[in-house]
Amino acid sequence: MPPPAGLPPWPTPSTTRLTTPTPTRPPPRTTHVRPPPPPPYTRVRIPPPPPATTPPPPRLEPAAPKPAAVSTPLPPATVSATASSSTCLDCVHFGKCSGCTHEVDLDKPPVLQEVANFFKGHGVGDFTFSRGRLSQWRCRAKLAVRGTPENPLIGLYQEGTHDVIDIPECRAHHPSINAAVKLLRQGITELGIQPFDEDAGTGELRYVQMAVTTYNTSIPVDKRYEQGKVQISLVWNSRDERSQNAEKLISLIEYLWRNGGPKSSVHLIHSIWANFQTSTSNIIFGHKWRHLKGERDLWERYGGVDISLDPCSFGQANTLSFNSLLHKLNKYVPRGSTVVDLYSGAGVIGLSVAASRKCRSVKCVEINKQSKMSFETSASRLPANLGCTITWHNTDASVEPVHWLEGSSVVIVDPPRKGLHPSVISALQKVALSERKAYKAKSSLAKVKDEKRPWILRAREAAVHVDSTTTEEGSETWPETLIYISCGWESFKKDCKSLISSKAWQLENAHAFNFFPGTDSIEILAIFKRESEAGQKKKKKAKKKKAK
Ligand SMILES: C[S@@+](CC[C@H](N)C(=O)[O-])C[C@H]1O[C@@H](n2cnc3c(N)ncnc32)[C@H](O)[C@@H]1O
Repeated sequence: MPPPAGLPPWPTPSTTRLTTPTPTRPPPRTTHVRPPPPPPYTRVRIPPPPPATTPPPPRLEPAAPKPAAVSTPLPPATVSATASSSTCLDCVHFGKCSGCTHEVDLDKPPVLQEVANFFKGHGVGDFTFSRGRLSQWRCRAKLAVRGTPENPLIGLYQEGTHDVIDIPECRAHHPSINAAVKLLRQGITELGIQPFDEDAGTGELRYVQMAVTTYNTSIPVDKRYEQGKVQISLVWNSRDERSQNAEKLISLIEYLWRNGGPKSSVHLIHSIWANFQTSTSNIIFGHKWRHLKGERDLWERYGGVDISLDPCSFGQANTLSFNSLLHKLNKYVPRGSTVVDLYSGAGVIGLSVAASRKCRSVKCVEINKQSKMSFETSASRLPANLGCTITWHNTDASVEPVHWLEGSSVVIVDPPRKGLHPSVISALQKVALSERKAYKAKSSLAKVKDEKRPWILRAREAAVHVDSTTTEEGSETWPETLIYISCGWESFKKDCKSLISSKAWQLENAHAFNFFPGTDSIEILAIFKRESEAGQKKKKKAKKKKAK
């Protein structure tokens, strides 16, 4: 598929075709039982502080959220020349830090064999796996800040404990994240900032989120990744910036900006935000955000469009791999489609698909209202005259999901790690079968004016409309294509079986992406076709064979 007019060419993803699944090694350390990573919500919950018998806390950064492979030319590593070719982790923190579970064969996550077998068993002939970049791939990290001002610890929990392990030389982090963490550590010590004490609920700095932008048009493309700049969000233990200890926050921000901002010798910081959180719960972020230094918008290039993500919006950790996935995904959207993007976050996938100029409409549906601003900002940079109506709706996709399926020829789902809500699966099964006639009778689009259901009215009020140049989709249209993006292999298998066994959908294509090298998580892109259509194709093929 050519890129949208006026946009640079799609980068070529590095893809390995797996015809015969390659044997993978088992995880080298079997003594570690890793809890599943939390779902990739903006807020990540950490389990309650732990007597020794309680289960271990999950990673701070969702280990299985959504990133993909390599879409822009693989940039050279800055720390080690062999960083992207070696398949070994070679990290001094391995074993203590809970981030990585595997040290060798990072290009073959252990689950890959099972994944390849699963798709082969379901008749998928073109399964591919994109290995992506194996080190320095993480462009987003949420890290706990503990310890003392003299010896701050900035990192993840040690397996099975609430002890934070310092990870200054993390091999997964983008090098700019490690550099910013180093500077933060110095600032904490020099200014006597008190790291958070979980048991007492005291201290000043609780967490830090680091998000890297690798998109800077003023430097050559091949230098952009390595010269990524960091948006730092400091989670401060106070109600707001007027609280008693706020002066220390301002001092810390000034320190970071002076030593890492645009006027410093090492310009590595893009911007600084503060988040205020006093809750004793495990939720990392509070509701109050303040932008304090640098540019407000953190732009990144995803799937051929400029996307700005606020720190409170969900963002993929593996920028390069996510781009690979978007590149592949776009090929499966037929021309003239009406698309609904469920679990859309800030609408990155929906906007990327809209920019392909193949769609008549794109509806994004997301529960986190804080993603609205990011959607609006990103949408403002879309090329003009796309000929596509794009909307973003703040609502729970699991409540009467058929409302969103109606009028859409393509459904894209990208749920959190636990998979699709049962109500979404049920709606997908029913609209693909004759039962959709029953839905048609209740057609909500046909009764737009008479709509009384409060959740739909609320979603409508909160909606954002972009480029409304086309006519409303007809309620006669029902999904023919289902594009499922998954970061949870176990839940995907379950959902996939439900969809297939109901004879509603046929699995046609599948691709896996190494979003989290060093872990056993994998990102899946699966394409389903409505059974009736797929069945017809098969029959045609069989007829042709007979005729020969
Ligand atoms: C894995 S993220 C995907 C986000 C987006 N597709 C992206 O790649 O940036 C899952 C998203 O689903 C949203 N979500 C979770 N439960 C939801 C629900 N019941 N209805 C709508 N969105 C939901 C989360 O807030 C999150 O933004």
